[in-house]
Amino acid sequence: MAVYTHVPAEEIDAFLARYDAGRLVSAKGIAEGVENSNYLLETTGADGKGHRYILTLYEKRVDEADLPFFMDLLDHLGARGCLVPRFIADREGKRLQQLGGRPACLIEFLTGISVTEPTAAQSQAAGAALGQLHRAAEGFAGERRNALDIAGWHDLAAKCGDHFDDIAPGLGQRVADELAYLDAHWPAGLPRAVIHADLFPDNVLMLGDEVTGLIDFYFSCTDIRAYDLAVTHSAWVFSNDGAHFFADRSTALLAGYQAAHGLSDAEQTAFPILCRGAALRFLLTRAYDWINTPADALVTRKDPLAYLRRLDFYAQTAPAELLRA
Ligand SMILES: Nc1ncnc2c1ncn2[C@@H]1O[C@H](COP(=O)(O)OP(=O)(O)O)[C@@H](O)[C@H]1O
Ligand SMILES: N[C@@H](CCOP(=O)(O)O)C(=O)O
Repeated sequence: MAVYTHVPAEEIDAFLARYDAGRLVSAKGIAEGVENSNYLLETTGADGKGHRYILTLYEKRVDEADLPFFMDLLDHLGARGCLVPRFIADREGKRLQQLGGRPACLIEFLTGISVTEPTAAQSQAAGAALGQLHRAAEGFAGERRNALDIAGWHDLAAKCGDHFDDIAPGLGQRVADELAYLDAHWPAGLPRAVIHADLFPDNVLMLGDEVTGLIDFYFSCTDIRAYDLAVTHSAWVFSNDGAHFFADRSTALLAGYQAAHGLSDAEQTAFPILCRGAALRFLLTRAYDWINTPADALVTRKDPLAYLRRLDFYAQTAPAELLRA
């Protein structure tokens, strides 16, 4: 469960009094997620008919100064038909608050569930939703540097240092070798855009095979657009432990993206390297969190080795097989 900051119900009720949102009926810490503290709020609603909201307290990697970027991006995407949650303003028009000593926002609740074992049809829908997001993001004026780019991966690796080998013998050397490979081969000149950068199944809400919401834009940034597809691929087309690659999901995800947006020849050529980068990025953040998660945090740490297995797959698989239609 990701709740790093515990806020008493009375404080949440007092916080809600700033909004036209009704009185607090219940507040439950949300089990999913690892980055921020999230509560599902049930309120009486402004009209007395009952309403749900998400309350997010920003922790760890989210810089308060970036919140206006995320708010503007979701306004832009929502206005262009993307199913994304809006930040809710209080009666004075303020969307960013403080609660429990953390920056905090009240956010629109979207219906749907996150699938844990996606089918090919759901993977296709996710690929299409990513393509639609990329189309809708065109024209967005905001920019945000990706703190988790190659330079950021080097920083994380340095911070993990000798602890890598506590996770798995030889992991430190494997990471160093991969960083050297990516330094030498990372593509230049591909189209850059605002990307989601974390479109895992737990950040896509679905009803059956239909996408009902895209959430958790707190890693969104300006980077190579096709890298976003590589991140999404790494998250959707393997078993959770990374031991099994599902070719049917991969084909479907890529087809969904191709239909909704499309990849140029240069992006297709670079795709295997982008996938290696994506796998290393999540290996590194998971390794860092594995080493540094506070003992009292209500959070389930994610396994870094599940991303080492994906990295091995991408490094060993022929590009034609990866991109097979
Ligand atoms: N707008 C929303 N509507 C419905 N559920 C949400 C919404 N935002 C977050 N959630 C729920 O909270 C969980 C954690 O949110 P997320 O933003 O992924 O957290 P974190 O940033 O900590 O990873 C999600 O998996 C989802 O179940
Ligand atoms: N998707 C990342 C962790 C970030 O957590 P999320 O709940 O915001 O997706 C991973 O799986 O390592």
